Amino acid sequence: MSFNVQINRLAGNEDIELPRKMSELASGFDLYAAVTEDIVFLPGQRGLVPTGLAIAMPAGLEAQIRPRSGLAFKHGITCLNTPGTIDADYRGEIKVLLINLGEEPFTIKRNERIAQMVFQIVPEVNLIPVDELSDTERGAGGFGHTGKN
Ligand SMILES: O=c1ccn([C@H]2C[C@H](O)[C@@H](COP(=O)(O)OP(=O)(O)OP(=O)(O)O)O2)c(=O)[nH]1
Ligand SMILES: [Mg+2]
Repeated sequence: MSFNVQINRLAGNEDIELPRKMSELASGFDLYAAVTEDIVFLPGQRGLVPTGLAIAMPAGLEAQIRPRSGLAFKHGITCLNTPGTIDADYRGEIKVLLINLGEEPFTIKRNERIAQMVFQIVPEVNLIPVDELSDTERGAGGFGHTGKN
């Protein structure tokens, strides 16, 4: 399946790399930081990092903003609201909500890769209010109900 998604570099961000797949079959397009100066995330600190980009995708798609595992593993940098949700009707700047869960300050420079954007199909769902639901074997069991192993 293939979709066209329009992408717009916002004014002042002509130098920002367009989101890029780093290997042929990668799921995510890496996103680049559009900070105007270096920003430092102290341990425990969170903040919105601009990407300098806005997109328009067809109805029925969403984009998810996900962490990069390398940043998470090496530095404890992750997306606080992962996966971030970009709605198909959102036309504002895509921003990445990062948090430093590591022990060291982490500096982000302009045009560094900070996260990745994965497109997903969102089915159209109609919620039907009812008084009773169908029975299942699981019923209301959850949260470890089936045991550890
Ligand atoms: O990581 C993110 C998450 C969201 N957004 C933008 C696009 C999205 O369409 C909009 C709203 O996001 P969400 O629905 O997650 O936030 P909300 O707190 O429910 O805000 P709203 O009331 O605007 O929907 O904010 C981002 O740029 N980055
Ligand atoms: Mg919302």
